[in-house]
Amino acid sequence: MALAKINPTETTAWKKLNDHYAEQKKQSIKELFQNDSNRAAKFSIEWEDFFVDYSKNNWTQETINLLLQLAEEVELKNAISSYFSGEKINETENRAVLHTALRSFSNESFIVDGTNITEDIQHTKNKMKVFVNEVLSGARKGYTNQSFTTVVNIGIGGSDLGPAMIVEALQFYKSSLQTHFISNVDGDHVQEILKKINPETTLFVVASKTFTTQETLTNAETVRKWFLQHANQEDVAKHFVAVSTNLEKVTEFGIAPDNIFPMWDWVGGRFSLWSAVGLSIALAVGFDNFDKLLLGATKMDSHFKETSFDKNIPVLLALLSIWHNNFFGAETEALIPYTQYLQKLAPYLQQGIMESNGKSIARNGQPVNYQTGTIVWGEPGTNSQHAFFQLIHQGTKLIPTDFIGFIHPLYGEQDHHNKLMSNFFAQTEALLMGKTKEQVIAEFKAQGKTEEQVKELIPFKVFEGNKPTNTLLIDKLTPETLGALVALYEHKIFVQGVIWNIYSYDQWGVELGKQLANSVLKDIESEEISAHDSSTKQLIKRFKTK
Ligand SMILES: O=P(O)(O)OC[C@H]1O[C@H](O)[C@H](O)[C@@H](O)[C@@H]1O
Repeated sequence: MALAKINPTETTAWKKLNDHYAEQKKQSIKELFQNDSNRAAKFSIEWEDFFVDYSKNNWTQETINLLLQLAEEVELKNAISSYFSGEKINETENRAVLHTALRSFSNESFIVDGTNITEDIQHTKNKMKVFVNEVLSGARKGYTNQSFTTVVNIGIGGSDLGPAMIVEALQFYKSSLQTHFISNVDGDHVQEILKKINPETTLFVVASKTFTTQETLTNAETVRKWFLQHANQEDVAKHFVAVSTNLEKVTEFGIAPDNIFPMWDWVGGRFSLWSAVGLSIALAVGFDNFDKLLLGATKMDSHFKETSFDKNIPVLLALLSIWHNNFFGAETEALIPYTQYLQKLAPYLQQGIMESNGKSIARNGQPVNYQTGTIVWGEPGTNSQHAFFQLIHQGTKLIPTDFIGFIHPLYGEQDHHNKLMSNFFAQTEALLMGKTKEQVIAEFKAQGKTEEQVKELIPFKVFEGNKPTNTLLIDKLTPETLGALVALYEHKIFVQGVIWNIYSYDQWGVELGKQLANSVLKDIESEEISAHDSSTKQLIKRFKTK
């Protein structure tokens, strides 16, 4: 069944939510806590190694009920079945969206266009496993008969961000291989990486779903040329492997058919780390850990599919985000992991969230008359506290923030961890409670400030508080919990796309950029400059002549 085409603002729930918002905004989150001593327990969910506390937000059970009614009116339940059963919910590209099948450990078969993809998935996973084990055990060798020490992933967007984020996050579980990522078509960066590696012991994974992406092909070509300065043509087969749907183009590039790891149209680039695009991950942390990552994700899939919406983590977080975005008018959301390992989580989710839901055309082809896709950004705490937290605390913008932290550190550095996590808890409390005028005065008095000084400084020192946060407190950063965390955000994206009545799985906006860059490249490389606006023409001219 195709996704319903329902304008969310025309539902009964939306209208009620508008009225409810007018009342709800008069209350502060602090007051909600004062009125209900049980609020924290009521508004939190324990699931596996996750504890998700969403109580520090300006919503009540009534809000949640109305949002659940909204989910019902836009037929979220049917949409979830369509998503998991492989219906072509990516309608503008006529494709299924089945990254969840990649991590399914059940015996269920998935059929896409008459093909049993379960067998394809298993076959590719086995191929990855054999390959990874051969590389890690040293059985597979380079052209000078040495074992591999280094992997370089060459890809961009979904063929880079997922693997780069996970490899960084799971460093603690690292195999013996060093990993580098080349994504930007910035030749200087390519050279910086080449300086660090030895062609005799480096394996190159060229990852590109389409194998037509300019950046990846240019980078792969440059790296191959560099490699051939050291080795012979027949050595390429030992050092270059590819992950792609486009077997023809990969073969044209010169990669041996045996070295191709397939992927499929029904996996979106930004959801592809679970496919063979995860080959660099499996090489970096070992195949078993890659499998555990998939296991964590599939557990979250089951939670999402099977749990009633009022206790369903991705559904509730998506509804809350709609509440903030469409009623409170929040434009951005921050993601603050309290671990340096997750420093690439925000850039990774920026693609997932903003490429998916950055759409302004509804599923009926008409422009939407409401806000869609949130802007997401973030950096690990505590660093971010010393950078942009001032604006979250005292700026004019409302920025709902997800705090992600872990109970146990990986190396047992308890002293550090206590300090790290005391900041984690203190920030959400401060954002909620703020600091009242009375507290400020008492503080000043204790410091022996004069009445005059106190008066002048009060407005600057008062914190309004009332800033919404979620806390995701997870037992420990492991491949499994990380897989579940990523899947949680993937499903949040899905739910929001369903409610906003947009297609979340295409990315025509990015395609346009690719075409335009090609036309400018022609102008740069030829004598003539074709028609452009006068500013662009002036800039290209300066670039060519200076
Ligand atoms: O994997 P590729 O085909 O090279 O595509 C890489 C990236 O290209 C574009 O930026 C798309 O918008 C992304 O979704 C995709 O991940």
